Amino acid sequence: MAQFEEVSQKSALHPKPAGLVLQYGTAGFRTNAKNLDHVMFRMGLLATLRSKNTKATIGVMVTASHNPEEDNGVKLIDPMGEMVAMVWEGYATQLANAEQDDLLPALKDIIKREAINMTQEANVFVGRDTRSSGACLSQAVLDGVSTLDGHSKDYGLVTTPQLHYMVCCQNTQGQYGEATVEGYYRKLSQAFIRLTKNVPNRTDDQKHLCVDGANGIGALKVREMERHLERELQISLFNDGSSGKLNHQCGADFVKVQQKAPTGVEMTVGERCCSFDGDADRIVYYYSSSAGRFHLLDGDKIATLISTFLKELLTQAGLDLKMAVVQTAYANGSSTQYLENTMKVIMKCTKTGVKHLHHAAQEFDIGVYFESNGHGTVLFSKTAEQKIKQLAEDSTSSDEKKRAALLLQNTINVINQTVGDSISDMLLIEAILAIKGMTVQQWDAIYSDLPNRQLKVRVSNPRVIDTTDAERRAVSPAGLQEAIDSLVKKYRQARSFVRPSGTEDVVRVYAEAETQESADALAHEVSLAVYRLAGGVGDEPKPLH
Ligand SMILES: CC(=O)N[C@H]1[C@@H](OP(=O)(O)O)O[C@H](CO)[C@@H](O)[C@@H]1O
Ligand SMILES: [Mg+2]
Repeated sequence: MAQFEEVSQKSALHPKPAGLVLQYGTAGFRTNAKNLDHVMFRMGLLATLRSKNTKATIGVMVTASHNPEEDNGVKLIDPMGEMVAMVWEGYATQLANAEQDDLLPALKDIIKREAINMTQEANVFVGRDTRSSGACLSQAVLDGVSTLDGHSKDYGLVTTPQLHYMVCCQNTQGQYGEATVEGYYRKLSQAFIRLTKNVPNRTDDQKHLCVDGANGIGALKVREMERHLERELQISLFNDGSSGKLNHQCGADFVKVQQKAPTGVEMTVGERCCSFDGDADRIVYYYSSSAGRFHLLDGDKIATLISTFLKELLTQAGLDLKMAVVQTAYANGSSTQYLENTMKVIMKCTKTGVKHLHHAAQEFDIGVYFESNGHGTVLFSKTAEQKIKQLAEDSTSSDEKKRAALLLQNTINVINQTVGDSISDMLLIEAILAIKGMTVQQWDAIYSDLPNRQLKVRVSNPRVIDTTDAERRAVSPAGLQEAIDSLVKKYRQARSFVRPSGTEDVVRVYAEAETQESADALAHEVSLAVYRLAGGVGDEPKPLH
């Protein structure tokens, strides 16, 4: 077929460095931008196949999120705006790693396995973050799409969640919203204004927020959105990309991992601040106290704020909807304890990686999911949305019920349900704080985090560690879990687990305990156990103090 001849010819223009092997990991492909041209071309081919296969528009986002500027990467987006199905992650890896001469057979293999009708029309949406390599790399994606006669729309510079949103809007014939960046701003900001404008006595302080844009796409987009917010939210934007380097000493990942304020943000004592990551799908909040102490409000605190707010509204509305909070093993033990025991919320724990949380959240009427690092959103089932709508429109319901239903409706509209979204999460959090008349300090005081520590251990093959129970227990290598169990017993309120990272060639160690000293000591001791039992390389892990 002519299409296949095209593939042979065009792929020669996007040659694969021989021997290079990459894996479609937790967050798609990610590596130094120099090694990605062939991957992008091939993901253009694959997205086209996926589009033919689903008879829907597919998204391709060129980004490496919180990684350094020199890196880049690519993620595929499925029809409803969710991460691409697992089997297709496997196809992506196959296609990316096929040597030049094996590309066509690899492509034909996928076509055969999925019984793809090659005459079916295909549509692909492409977007990219602000990395300098992005323009060229997204052009390679577009080349791939046109090689298989797919149609494409290049959204240019957008945040990752904006592209997810566009894909979902397109495939729901506009039911979810209009598939344009302006449409996105309008939907979210109108909902935000409806939520906040009737809140009495909101002071300028309450309307003001410092945003660290990580010198990335989120900064550009928040600035574009600002004029839609009618000064209901007044943003001081830092790290807007005009001088600083992307993600360098700033952004949500830096703040969460380092547990300190980013550079480039002028914070005054007690002021509410937040950081986005490099592709604006994560957010964390923070402030500094008068004693100079840094206070982080991470994904767990965000999930707590949102789920508490929703639960109150459901009670006021008298709606019997099943709500759950989905976390991973990295969630601070205090958050799980508080939500489960004090708030009586249904709690779920899944493996690391948003696709796992997203799927678990879909099983409830309302599923709030957040990774500790600040990636998360809220999902509402069709039933939940319908019941809320009915109540809001019911002329016989009480004022209190109606008010709650209207708040719930606008809450649904401010949320980007396709994926975690810094901008949408920020608007939701700001609206909740406004409605509840809550300061960031009061939010922080809902529960106190248990001191914790995360470490990395290098071993020759991290995959020798196999886990179960949502990664909370190790089943191999032999003796490791027993070693962890006996170390944990030495400390109060302690918990620890280990797992191979899905994005780095390391084993991650997590420990929490009553004091920071205990958490640090436990993390170190567990690291030593991993080093000794799982084939550590290099020097033995050293104590932290
Ligand atoms: C402990 C941690 O923060 N892990 C991160 C990290 O995964 P690892 O598999 O732990 O490398 O990157 C993922 C993708 O961005 C993110 O979903 C996840 O939360
Ligand atoms: Mg990200």
